[in-house]
Amino acid sequence: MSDARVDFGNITVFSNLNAVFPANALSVVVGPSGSGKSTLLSAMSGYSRLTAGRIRLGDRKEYLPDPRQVAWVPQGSNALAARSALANVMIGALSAGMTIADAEDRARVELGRVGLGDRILTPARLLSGGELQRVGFARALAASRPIIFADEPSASLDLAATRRLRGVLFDLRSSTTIIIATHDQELVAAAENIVDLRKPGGPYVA
Ligand SMILES: Nc1ncnc2c1ncn2[C@@H]1O[C@H](COP(=O)(O)OP(=O)(O)OP(=O)(O)O)[C@@H](O)[C@H]1O
Repeated sequence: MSDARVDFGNITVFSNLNAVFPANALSVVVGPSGSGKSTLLSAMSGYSRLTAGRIRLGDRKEYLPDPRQVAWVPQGSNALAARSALANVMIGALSAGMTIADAEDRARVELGRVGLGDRILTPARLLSGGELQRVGFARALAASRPIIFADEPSASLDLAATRRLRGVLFDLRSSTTIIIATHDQELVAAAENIVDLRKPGGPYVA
């Protein structure tokens, strides 16, 4: 692959990145604050662009973002505040073409999976930061996309919720390409591939 780079004006966030993300595996992108983790995920998910170079994903010579293939879990939350956890997660399932009845069933399953089975009808505005983060993850799961990008998905979670998330990732990783930006050693320990943006001398793939 050719070296990937992202510039904002005359500032280079990262360069010389030679990363390959295996298909159907859990990859984590690590590095200090400001090293470009979110920027890399954003470029891979198609929200922004690489300034130069290519990213490899699976066997493809060049990975080109396709929104139909991707579910995105943002840093923080973008839930609809007045709508229930269920309604927010149903958005993911509906985006996959499910009927309303199937989308509701699927949303209930995914909320249970992330430990929110007892918060299904609670409006998002009454949920805690960690609960909202899990709603965002459940919505991505409900969308049934082959690739999930998640930006710091455990940032607001306690240890128990993080371990539950790790279990979900563990279950998913043989059937879904998961790429996570994280500082969390619990999630790093579960990864099959580590892309480290902090190595002296430039990024590398562990
Ligand atoms: N749209 C933009 N325009 C200009 N600079 C930007 C833009 N987006 C990000 N940056 C800068 O790029 C650098 C990398 O930001 P990024 O959010 O990717 O880092 P990060 O590794 O994800 O950090 P954190 O761990 O704090 O979330 C930062 O210095 C940030 O200020």
